[in-house]
Amino acid sequence: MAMAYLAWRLARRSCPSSLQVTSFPVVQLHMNRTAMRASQKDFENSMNQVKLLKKDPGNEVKLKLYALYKQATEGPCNMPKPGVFDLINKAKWDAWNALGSLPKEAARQNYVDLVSSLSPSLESSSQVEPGTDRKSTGFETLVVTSEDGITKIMFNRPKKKNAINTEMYHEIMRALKAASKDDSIITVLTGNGDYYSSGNDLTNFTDIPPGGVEEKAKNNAVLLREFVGCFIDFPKPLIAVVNGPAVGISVTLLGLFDAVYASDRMVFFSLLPLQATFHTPFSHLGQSPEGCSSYTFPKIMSPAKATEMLIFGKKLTAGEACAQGLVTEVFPDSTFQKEVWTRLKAFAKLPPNALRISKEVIRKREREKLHAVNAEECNVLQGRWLSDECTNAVVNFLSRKSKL
Ligand SMILES: CCCCCC/C=C/C(=O)SCCNC(=O)CCNC(=O)[C@H](O)C(C)(C)COP(=O)(O)OP(=O)(O)OC[C@H]1O[C@@H](n2cnc3c(N)ncnc32)[C@H](O)[C@@H]1OP(=O)(O)O
Repeated sequence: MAMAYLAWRLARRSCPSSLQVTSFPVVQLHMNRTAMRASQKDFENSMNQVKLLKKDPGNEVKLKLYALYKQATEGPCNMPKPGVFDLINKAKWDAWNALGSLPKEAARQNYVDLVSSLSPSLESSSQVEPGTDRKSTGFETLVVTSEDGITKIMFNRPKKKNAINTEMYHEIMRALKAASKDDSIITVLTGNGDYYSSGNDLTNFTDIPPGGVEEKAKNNAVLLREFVGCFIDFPKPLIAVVNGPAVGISVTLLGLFDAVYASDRMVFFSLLPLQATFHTPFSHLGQSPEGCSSYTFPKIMSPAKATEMLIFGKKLTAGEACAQGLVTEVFPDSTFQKEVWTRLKAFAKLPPNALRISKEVIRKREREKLHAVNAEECNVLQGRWLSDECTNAVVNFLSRKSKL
């Protein structure tokens, strides 16, 4: 256990001390279970659930998860033992090796049992601030609440990494239009689960209307233009609370927000941290920039840095995105929700007319330009969506041949 703790400290040595875990919940493994029925699908579901863990389960549990995963997928440990100074790999090797000749099926079942015993902390909506808020119904893909002068629009497809499908585009527009007219002072967008959003849902390209792919591309371009237009014209302060990795259109739109607060959240899976990132892999997908980013990003960053992101698909961490001006401020994940919502509540107490008027003064001289950029980007994209490069990229993702 001491070794695991050391490994943990080392793995996190570049993190602020406020991120470090202080409690290690004890979890009972059901090693003696006789009915071993976990299917491959159960196992995969459990692996996905692990990624949604809100609370860090502690080193001991993570090492068990790692060991069971390896045993279930590769069988008994036959790797050479890492050197004594290779603390992390040695802790992992020890945990795996300790399972001896446990059969793969039993390891799979124990993995599933262990994950299900962690279920209280799997409630990813625990990110939602407590309180008696007003909840809008009638949304399938969002949770929209209004409290303390803040309307919060939360992407709510955590199992799909909050990918934005056609329904969600429409619902976000509807929620923004309602928020622009309700009695709230500011509006916040955030994500439920481990991702802020993985961007456009790539299955949006699959349901082809009678007019064929040309009609589909045209419909998507019309939808995208209207969608981005809602952000350009949104009259109240609009703030993004970026709870995890963001991809594609969920990143580009940030250039149209008034403030962007990001968590330095690490998503842990088998002890490997996946850091919150900002990624616009348009060239990889055979596509081109949208969300007015071809105009806002070079202004926010510099033309060269914008090129790295938008053309070459360079992924930025929250800290890097902050240094480039895309993110306003980064918070340690352990205090992110508390600090950000305290700040937002204070913003929402400012005189509402002053907020709106100041936003309008800033946006006014850019609005026409932004709409023109939006129209041009959508036109270009309409052509890209019909290209082989784009088709191949989408087919590869959907047939599980590639991920970002
Ligand atoms: C009206 C049209 C307007 C178009 C506007 C133009 C917009 C452009 C963009 O936004 S470009 C960016 C598009 N996004 C991507 O290319 C991301 C694709 N996703 C991934 O690469 C990975 O899923 C990941 C890196 C985000 C996460 O990987 P991992 O942690 O391994 O999780 P899974 O891949 O297992 O994902 C879980 C589950 O979610 C589904 N999913 C995730 N992202 C998307 C997506 N963007 N589109 C469709 N589906 C997505 C994934 O398939 C899994 O589903 P499953 O459990 O297998 O059913």
